[in-house]
Amino acid sequence: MPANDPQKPHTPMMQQYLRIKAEYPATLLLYRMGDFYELFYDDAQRAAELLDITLTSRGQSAGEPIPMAGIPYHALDSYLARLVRQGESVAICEQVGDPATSKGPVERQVARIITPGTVTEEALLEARRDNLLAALQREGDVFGFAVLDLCSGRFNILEVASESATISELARIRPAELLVSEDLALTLVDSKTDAVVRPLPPWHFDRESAQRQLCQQFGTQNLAGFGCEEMKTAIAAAGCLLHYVQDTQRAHLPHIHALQVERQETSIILDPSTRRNLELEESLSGHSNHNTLIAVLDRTATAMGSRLLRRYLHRPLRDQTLLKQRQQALAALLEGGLTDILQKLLRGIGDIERILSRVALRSARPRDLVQLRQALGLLPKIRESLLQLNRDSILLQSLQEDLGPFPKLHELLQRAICENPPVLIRDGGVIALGFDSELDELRHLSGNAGQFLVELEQRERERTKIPTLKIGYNKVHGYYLEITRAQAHQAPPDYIRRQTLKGAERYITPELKGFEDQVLSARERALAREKALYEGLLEQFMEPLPALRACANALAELDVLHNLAERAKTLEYVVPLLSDQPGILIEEGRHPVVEQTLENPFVPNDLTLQETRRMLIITGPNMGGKSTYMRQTALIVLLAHIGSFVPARRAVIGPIDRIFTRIGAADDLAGGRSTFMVEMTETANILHNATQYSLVLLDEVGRGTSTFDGLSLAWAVASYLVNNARSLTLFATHYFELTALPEHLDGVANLHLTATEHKERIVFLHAVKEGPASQSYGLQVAALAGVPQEVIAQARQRLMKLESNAEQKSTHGDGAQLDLLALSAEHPAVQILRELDPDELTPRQALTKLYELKQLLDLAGTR
Ligand SMILES: Nc1ncnc2c1ncn2[C@@H]1O[C@H](COP(=O)(O)OP(=O)(O)OP(=O)(O)O)[C@@H](O)[C@H]1O
Repeated sequence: MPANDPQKPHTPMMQQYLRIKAEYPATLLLYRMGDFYELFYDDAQRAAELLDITLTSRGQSAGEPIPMAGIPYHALDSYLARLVRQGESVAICEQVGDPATSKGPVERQVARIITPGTVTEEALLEARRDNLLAALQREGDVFGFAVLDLCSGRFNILEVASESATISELARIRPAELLVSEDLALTLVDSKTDAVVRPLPPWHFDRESAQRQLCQQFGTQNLAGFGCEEMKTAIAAAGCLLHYVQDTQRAHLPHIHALQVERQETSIILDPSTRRNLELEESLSGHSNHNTLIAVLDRTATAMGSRLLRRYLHRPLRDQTLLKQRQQALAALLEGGLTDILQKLLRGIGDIERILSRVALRSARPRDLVQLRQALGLLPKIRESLLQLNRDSILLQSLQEDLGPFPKLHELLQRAICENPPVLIRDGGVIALGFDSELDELRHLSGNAGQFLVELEQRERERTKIPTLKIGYNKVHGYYLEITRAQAHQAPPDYIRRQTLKGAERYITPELKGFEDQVLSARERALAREKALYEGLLEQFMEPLPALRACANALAELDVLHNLAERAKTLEYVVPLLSDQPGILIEEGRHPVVEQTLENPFVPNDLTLQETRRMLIITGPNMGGKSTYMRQTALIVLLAHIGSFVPARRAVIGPIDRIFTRIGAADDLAGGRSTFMVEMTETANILHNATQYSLVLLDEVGRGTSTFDGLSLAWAVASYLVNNARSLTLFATHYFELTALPEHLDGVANLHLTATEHKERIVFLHAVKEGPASQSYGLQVAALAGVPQEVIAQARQRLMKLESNAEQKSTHGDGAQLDLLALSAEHPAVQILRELDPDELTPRQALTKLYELKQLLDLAGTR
């Protein structure tokens, strides 16, 4: 902050700056100074760091130099993009007064505030990703979300009943900016989101004013029509969010005209680790989208279609009626032969969803309107190609009905906007010739100036007999007649001297002055007229805006359906049968992503999960394909629940409420949790929430701790899932002991991934077979990975020794199936008994010990 020497007051300009800045303490203030936006003091330092621009100083104020950094006004967009991408909010302060008539500094005002969650400018947005602003409020056990996509007007609310559900939703929504009440535990959100978190005073979440403000925005008496009256917490969040947007946009928001209620139970819930593990949009190896489901699936023609597809993937639906409608639409598109025509037409549509929002916010640029014009022109053709398709698809029919067309608006844009307008309306040249006679006249006046000047120059040369006389123009003196000094004495008396240069004199005449006034004012008036016409044009889109938005939504949906149909055909997917009986049956299922990356053919595999076969214990060598098999099951289920076809020969899929995964081990160093802690937290979440409709994928549970602990835990977790949760579970493990589970529990079966040895090298067959694996091939895989031969040889010797020990023990043992002790020391229960001195125990201690021993046995599942 500026040092403030009371002896030396700030300059008037700095007083103005500081007054405005005080209203935006947490926002970078870009202060317009002529052709530059300047930042001062701390803002200057921050911007210099973030943008890598020079930090200098601008004079002094209050006896101290003023640190300053500046950016040229015409490069604003690119600097803004960089600032917003780095999570900054920026207030743009423009000159609103007239410098010519101002006493003291020109009046300035903040014209708009750009924050990461409220950006709508094309240049600042990622085309294929939603940019969302969310607000989160907690009241007791209820967490209320409000989520706004300002670039489309979509405004959703949602309530969930636990912290873990809140974290799941945050991972799904992935807001760019999150508003929370200052008193809401920030620990909950801070580490769980990449969003810029903005704590606000609690009164921003006041329920009553929220209700009032929302009704005012939507023009309704109450919120009953949106079916959300009971969602008090989410409404409080929505009110806060709306207020924030109004404050930052400083414009009407006519495209925000309704609230949509989302209910968690209508979708398949994916917790954050599942979203990560299934590599929907980002691969586990980094932030790229290589080898992700979206990379395989997204061939959409429009960015809005691509965004919708991502929303589908992140929120698979449970409503089978809707899913079947999508399947029907895909079938109709496939039946129609999937001509390229529709794809090409859709490609011409562009991102009209975002364009319409900019129209609503009146910030649409001329080229937005050109794109809109093109899109409107394509609508009749798109409708026509839909009409030729199978009429059985209810969905395609209803989409078709939303596609306008809008002939009047199309015609209006054709008449109003010229063929290739400039980027900005600022310098004119946007409105087409013939649209407005007044504009045409003004343009004619300024446009013909050149000709007039040529003629005047000619005339004056003849009159004065000075052949070198010429007409020129500069900003300060306007138009002038120039004569060399040597001939200046020949200037006629009506020439009025304006400027004396080294070798020449410059004059004006009443005629030239009159012309100048007319031309300059015509130019200014033409520009003003053009701006007014442009605004009037935008205004004409306000009334049909809801219908246009419905049209944009329909086009996005059509794009997604067409894309899914094309993918189904190209990638040979089949329509899954959605059943109301719990269970999953897949014949010749494939992993949609892995099959694309392989050079060799992918080996398809079957799967049956049902009430009598709820858990499959999957064994097999490392690299055998266990994870692939498990993930492909989840991905097939997920694809089926966005309405897509699936990579299989046949699939029957019953109702699914959640997909859980506990795959791979990753330290959560930022969250301060070890690998094992992460693993157990995720496992606990599964055990608490899995139901008979949940699909659970467990990979190597218990690996992060000692063999006994890990094995005991894995056994107990499996028992719990089979007996209590009764969920559909795939359990991959290297604990061979777990293959004994089917003999202890109903509903469990063994599967294994096959491999064979050829010339001492392992060959993976990747085929799934019933029963446990016979061998683990750990050493062969290690050899394959390049572990030195001598280490492998030593390991082989050690293994033989261990195996022969184990064999001896089991022949001497009682024949129990699960020999926990096979590979090393004795059972911990025996160890405890050995160390126990019964004479030392009170009866009470003895009883406690007995319980402890029993528990140990139960945990391991032994008799
Ligand atoms: N069905 C299949 N057809 C062809 N190749 C496959 C198949 N399944 C897996 N693979 C190949 O095998 C590789 C290893 O698969 P995966 O990671 O599933 O093995 P894994 O058994 O889970 O290994 P680990 O136990 O080490 O985690 C995959 O990257 C893929 O290249």
